[in-house]
Amino acid sequence: MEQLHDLRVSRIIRLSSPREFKEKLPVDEQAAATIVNGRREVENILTGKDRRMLVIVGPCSIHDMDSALEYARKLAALRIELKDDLCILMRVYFEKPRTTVGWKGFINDPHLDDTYDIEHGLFYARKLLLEINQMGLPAATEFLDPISPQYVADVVSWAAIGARTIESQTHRQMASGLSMPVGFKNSTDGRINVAVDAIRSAMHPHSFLGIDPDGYSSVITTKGNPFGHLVLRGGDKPNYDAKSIALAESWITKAGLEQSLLVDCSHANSGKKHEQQLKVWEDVLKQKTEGNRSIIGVMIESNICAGNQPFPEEPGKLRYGVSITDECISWEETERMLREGAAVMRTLAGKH
Ligand SMILES: O=C[C@H](O)[C@H](O)COP(=O)(O)O
Ligand SMILES: C=C(OP(=O)(O)O)C(=O)O
Repeated sequence: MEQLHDLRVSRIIRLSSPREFKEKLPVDEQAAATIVNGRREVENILTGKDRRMLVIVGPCSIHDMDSALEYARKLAALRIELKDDLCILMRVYFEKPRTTVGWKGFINDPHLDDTYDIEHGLFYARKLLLEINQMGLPAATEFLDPISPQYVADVVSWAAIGARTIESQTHRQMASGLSMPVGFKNSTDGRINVAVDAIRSAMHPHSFLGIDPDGYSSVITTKGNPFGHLVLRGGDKPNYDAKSIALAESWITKAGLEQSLLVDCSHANSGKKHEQQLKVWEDVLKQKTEGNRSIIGVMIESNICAGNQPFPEEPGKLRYGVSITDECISWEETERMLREGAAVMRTLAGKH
């Protein structure tokens, strides 16, 4: 008989199980306290118990452990300095959804050379997340592959479902079982209703196919995630201005959800130009000053150095601290922007 299966599969490599990874890289008490506290802070901001602004800030993608750790050390200090007015989490993104094809992130191809050493990628992703949490800095990430949360979700305090996967049932089901609050991006063409549908779907329990801690395929039954919220990232046009925010609020009201949303200063809100993130940030601060209550936080793409660089032909030729995916603002600009935001939030807190 002719071969009927795996006609287009060239290789299958078995990975260590999530349990094996967790045994090699366990969560210590210090990291656990950061994770629990980070999740609680975000939950309290989402429900209005904490009036500080949530700031998810960091590189578009992680590709180099040293520069990620240097960035995290700087951000951990800034988190403490601005803690009365801002709740800062680091963007630690290991999975990149692509419009067509391209590097899919550190977990998928950690050596940046098409060798797809996913065992290495998962191990060092988990190790970096642990080290960042040990600094007292909670981490935020996007979950793209439905299996990766089993390996790293325990060390993440905020998660995103991206614009390209927002309509996927697989991702909505996954979000319904995640232990942290989940931000749902509007679609790449700007539709908000699909993100609101995703929030509503993820609030419910689901049963679906997944893997258990030993890597066996299993039926996963979830409880539903009550902390889903909208992230406005722009679409065919930006959607951070007051008129767009009012439109998003009306979708949220129609769905009977909490009026809490995040503005992504990057992606289609910045036209992927790093200098434009400041314009979005200033607009958000203006809206807050004018009394807006629904914007509870922002996302900013930032790295040690500004801009980006082409994906390297030779990984050894990379410029240190520069993004290999979307453009980022520099560390100096990040400090300036966040200090300015903290001052605005402090003034507002004084008025209430
Ligand atoms: O955040 C990164 C990118 O915007 C996203 O992964 C899509 O990138 P691409 O359009 O270059 O594939
Ligand atoms: C890919 C990302 O965003 P979006 O899904 O909004 O394009 C991202 O935040 O890295």
